[in-house]
Amino acid sequence: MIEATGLTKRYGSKVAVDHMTFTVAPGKVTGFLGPNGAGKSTTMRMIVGLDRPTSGSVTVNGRRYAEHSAPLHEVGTLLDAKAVHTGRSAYNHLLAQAATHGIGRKRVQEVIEMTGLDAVARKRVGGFSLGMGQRLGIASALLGDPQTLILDEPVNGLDPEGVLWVRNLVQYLARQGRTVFLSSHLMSEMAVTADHIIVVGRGRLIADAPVAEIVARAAGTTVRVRTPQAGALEELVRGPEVTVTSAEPGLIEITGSTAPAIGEAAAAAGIVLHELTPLHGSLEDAYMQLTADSVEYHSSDVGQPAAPATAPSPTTPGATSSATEGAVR
Ligand SMILES: Nc1ncnc2c1ncn2[C@@H]1O[C@H](COP(=O)(O)OP(=O)(O)OP(=O)(O)O)[C@@H](O)[C@H]1O
Repeated sequence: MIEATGLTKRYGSKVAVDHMTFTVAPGKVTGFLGPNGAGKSTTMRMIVGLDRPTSGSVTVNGRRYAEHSAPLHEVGTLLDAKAVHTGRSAYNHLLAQAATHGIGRKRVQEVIEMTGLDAVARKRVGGFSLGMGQRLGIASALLGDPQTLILDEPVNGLDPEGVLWVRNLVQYLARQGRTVFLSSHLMSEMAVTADHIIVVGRGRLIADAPVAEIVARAAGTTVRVRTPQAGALEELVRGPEVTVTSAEPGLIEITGSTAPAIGEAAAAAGIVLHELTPLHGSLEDAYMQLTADSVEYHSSDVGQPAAPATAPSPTTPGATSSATEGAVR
């Protein structure tokens, strides 16, 4: 369980995380979403004591990270897959970590097998591909068999088989009653992996709800109806709260009503329906709506005329953090 209360981090005048209060509960996969620069990594770093909150607090399994005597058994983290000693083999990297907690070679071998690294475990980490590095980061996170897992972009660089493996793994860990908190920019993947979503923008909490609720809330209620009596049905259902659009003859989309209400009204009026389908939005649609006002780094549309000199260019922020990676700031 992760509990943040009024969690705030300022870097000079920049408020990276702004009074965030949330709970990441056990037994679920909780996705952490937000535009570039929204404060996700900073939040995760504060959870494990790599950044010091300016104010507020965050605990893992009831205590601040630094108060755990054997933190690897409490929290497994993947924050930066590249933060490894490149001259060491994967096996030795894990063995060195294991030694800090009296974890034996057997467990090291187990996590190597779990993460599919057997064939490369004795090779230098410096020669690893991005995906292999991610697998090693996940192996480190699992080493202490922790109750809580925090994974920052775990599927970054993984091939489709690897993405599916991470999905199955995190869902399996959550089903065992563990707390799983992961960030990703891949909405389609998050939609099928997470049970619960926390969305942040410009350091603030925007949404904290089950995935289905977030999608339903944003999608509203639109129902697609195919009928040879479209005009009559439109007359029947139209009202102050109900709008009707038509994409083609005999096909209408009704927003602001429900499929049962439309079906019953049609039946009562003797209107024949050939299709009555509630339309569900995607997590991506919901996310775009939620974060529309929070996107700090806008890209120009492909195919648009050149942007004026004052327009922001597609920018990848965040390069600031690497130099001090690993230090408490
Ligand atoms: N060490 C630092 N010094 C100054 N500003 C920082 C530092 N670390 C992060 N920031 C700023 O804090 C804000 C939040 O950054 P953070 O890396 O937490 O965002 P993020 O949501 O993880 O973004 P991304 O999706 O791009 O990884 C950004 O504006 C970032 O530039």
